Amino acid sequence: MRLLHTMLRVANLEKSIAFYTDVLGMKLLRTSENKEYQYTLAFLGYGNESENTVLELTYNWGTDSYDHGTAFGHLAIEVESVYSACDKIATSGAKIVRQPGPVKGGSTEIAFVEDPDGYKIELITAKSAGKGLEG
Ligand SMILES: C[C@@H](O)C(=O)SC[C@H](NC(=O)CC[C@H](N)C(=O)O)C(=O)NCC(=O)O
Ligand code: NI
Repeated sequence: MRLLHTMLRVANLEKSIAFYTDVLGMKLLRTSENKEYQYTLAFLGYGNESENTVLELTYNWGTDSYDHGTAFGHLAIEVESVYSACDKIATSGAKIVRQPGPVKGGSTEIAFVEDPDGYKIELITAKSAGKGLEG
């Protein structure tokens, strides 16, 4: 078994695709429409689906907002440097909700940004990824 994708429902598919490709460097891998059930899917990631876990964005036609509740945490993406990634993200106008720096109580370098729907994306510096909180 392997983890195939994480699905997020989004309010504006074009805006979300632009964010994940232009700002976070993903590739748009494929899209599909379900006319009968009135939704469109977009799959994005850093490599093909046969070898990478990817993101599935779901747009329900005519649905332009969701109640996200309090349960969803974040997606995490490994970057070369959270500092340079946040510099680039800041110039794109995307929202950085936690400035880059060591995680509280540890040394793993993290930052948090929000996607167009307000889903949180954690950025983790590669060299520190997987070192755990105490790393
Ligand atoms: C392709 C695969 O990864 C899917 O996730 S498609 C599954 C399908 N998705 C939807 O219906 C999305 C729209 C829906 N209104 C929603 O917001 O979740 C699905 O869940 N089908 C249900 C089924 O029983 O087939
Ligand atoms: Ni799915």
